[in-house]
Amino acid sequence: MNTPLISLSTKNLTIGYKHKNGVLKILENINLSLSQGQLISLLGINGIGKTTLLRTLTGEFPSLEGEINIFGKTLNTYNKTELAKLISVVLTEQLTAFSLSVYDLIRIGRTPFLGWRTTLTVEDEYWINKAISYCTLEELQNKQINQLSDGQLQRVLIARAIAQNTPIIILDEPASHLDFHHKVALYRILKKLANEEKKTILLSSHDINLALQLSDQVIVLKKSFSFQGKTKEAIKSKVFDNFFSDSSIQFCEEQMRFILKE
Ligand SMILES: Nc1ncnc2c1ncn2[C@@H]1O[C@H](COP(=O)(O)OP(=O)(O)OP(=O)(O)O)[C@@H](O)[C@H]1O
Repeated sequence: MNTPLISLSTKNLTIGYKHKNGVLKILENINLSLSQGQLISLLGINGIGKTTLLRTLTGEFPSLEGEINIFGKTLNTYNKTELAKLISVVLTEQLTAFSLSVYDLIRIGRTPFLGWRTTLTVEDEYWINKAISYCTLEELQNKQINQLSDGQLQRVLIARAIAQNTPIIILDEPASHLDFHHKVALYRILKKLANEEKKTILLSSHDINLALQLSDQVIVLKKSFSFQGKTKEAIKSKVFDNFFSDSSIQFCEEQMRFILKE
């Protein structure tokens, strides 16, 4: 069996913020190794550092210490265009003010490949149409994005990332505005994309029960350590015990989910 290619890894990474009056370390010693073909969910309580980590991995925030490697090369050896061909990013706060059609927003995903060209190639169109069909946006493609619901816009932004056709896709809480049906559908789309198109997909999520059922791996961030592994290994290692400070929310191993104990 071929060993899957490592797309993104970190070594003793420290994330946080540099301000005029000092450095604020959020998490230290993060060691991750993300492979091709995997859907990986990043889990952790509010304020633990998920967004900070994702934005550091994409190069938006500088790391405080340690290394980030993309396909074996240090992150900061890539320029912006090179990085945009390797990582697509779907973040939480987004543009609704623009007057742009759904199709045109998805088309923006092709920008790193267009260079000075204004016309689309067959390959550009293939990926735009694939993204539209993956996210079932056929009926919305001519609508203006400022006329979409939050959930619809979230699907369009995911489609833009799919159209970008990068080997790594990073999404910050992509399911936050979606109803349960669309959350499940989104997870299935991302899993199919990861497994069939051999993408590395890392998404942060508060839908832990769903993430445990549908991800190939999970990363669990806690104050003192971070865990990465298959969902069953995470459960076995008791990483979800005392996960929430409220002791009435307990993890049930048999059911692979959190339950309320009154
Ligand atoms: N610009 C900033 N400067 C200093 N501290 C910040 C900054 N942005 C976020 N933080 C702090 O960093 C910590 C981690 O925040 P982050 O947004 O990464 O957490 P999160 O796990 O994504 O949270 P949530 O689940 O609530 O979205 C929090 O304590 C937050 O207050």
